[in-house]
Amino acid sequence: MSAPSTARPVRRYLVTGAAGCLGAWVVAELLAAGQEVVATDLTEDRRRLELVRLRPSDDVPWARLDVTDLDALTAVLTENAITDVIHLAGLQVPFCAADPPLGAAVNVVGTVNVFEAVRRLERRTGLVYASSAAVFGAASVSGGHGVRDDALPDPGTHYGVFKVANEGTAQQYWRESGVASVGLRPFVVFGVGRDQGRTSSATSAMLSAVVGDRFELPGGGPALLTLARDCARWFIAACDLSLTRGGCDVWNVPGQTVRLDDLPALIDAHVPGAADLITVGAGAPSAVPSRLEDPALHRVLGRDIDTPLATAVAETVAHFRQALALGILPGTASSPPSSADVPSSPRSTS
Ligand SMILES: O=C(O)[C@H]1O[C@H](OP(=O)(O)OP(=O)(O)OC[C@H]2O[C@@H](n3ccc(=O)[nH]c3=O)[C@H](O)[C@@H]2O)[C@H](O)[C@@H](O)[C@H]1O
Repeated sequence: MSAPSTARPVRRYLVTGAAGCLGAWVVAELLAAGQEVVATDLTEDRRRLELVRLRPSDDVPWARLDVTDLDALTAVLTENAITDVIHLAGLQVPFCAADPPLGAAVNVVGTVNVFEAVRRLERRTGLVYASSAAVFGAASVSGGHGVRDDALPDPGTHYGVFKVANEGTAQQYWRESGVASVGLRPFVVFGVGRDQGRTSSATSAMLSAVVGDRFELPGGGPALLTLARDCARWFIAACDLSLTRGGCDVWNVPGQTVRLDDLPALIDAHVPGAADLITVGAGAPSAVPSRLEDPALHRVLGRDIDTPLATAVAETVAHFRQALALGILPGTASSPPSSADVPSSPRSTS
């Protein structure tokens, strides 16, 4: 008698923001698990997905989608018989600071639209969306304690305020319409696919070491780092939970607290000489908390998803080397991050 199959039933996921870092990893992980995916984004740029998968990805079903367009969103869900939605499209902190009304249109209205489109499906649909650690300001943590899932929000940016609004939207759709969801708050995500910039300086340091460039980490203080692939796995697992648990939980994404000035030595273990290339500046500590207290995701799902930091560094460096060999490595970090490194707004070409 053959053993009972333990394979997951195949579902069809809609991923918004699939051209972004987390979106690319979520799509890659779902495909690797044999799931069906409709990747959507404002752009049709698959370079990040190709980098993450280390292979051409022209065959991945892709729809250009503007999340501010409710009718388009509703149509793509219905026409593709979507069973689960992983919502990651969003404008990042600098764009929300530069143009708060546009940031609200994408990050607030876009998320309301996702909930409304799911409500209109009138069937149980897995739903997870990206909130952010930006709902907490540095003041959220005092006395050396970590931040709890139920800590009060205290954002210090428009972006953080919009994310608080997303969490409220989820609560209202659950109470009023029974749309279940999970919201996840990533802290500092690093790894392949993360663009340059202050919050991904750990990634820039690894990339620089691989190509032999100098790099200055902006500061050496503590940060809660999560490997982008692990973060994607938490999102996929949370999507399952939204179906089985109901409700509108919002949880912090686990990671490992590390002092950034320990990074050069960690990278040097895999790229000899890296400790001489990577220096640490005297920048101010990160504005988001660097430690969690008793994260619900660990209680509910265990710790299997967490990749130990040394392993994560080794894997990231190896991945960059492979991408370099394949000629698909993005621009390198030969100069320190500056405002010029912030990519142009995803909406500037729309
Ligand atoms: O770590 C986090 O906390 C973040 O995780 C996720 O970010 P990342 O995957 O890191 O972001 P990034 O690489 O910038 O990709 C965004 C994508 O959206 C697309 N995008 C943008 C605007 C728009 O109107 N439509 C759209 O599709 C755009 O074209 C791009 O492809 C969440 O998005 C973020 O809200 C936050 O929670």
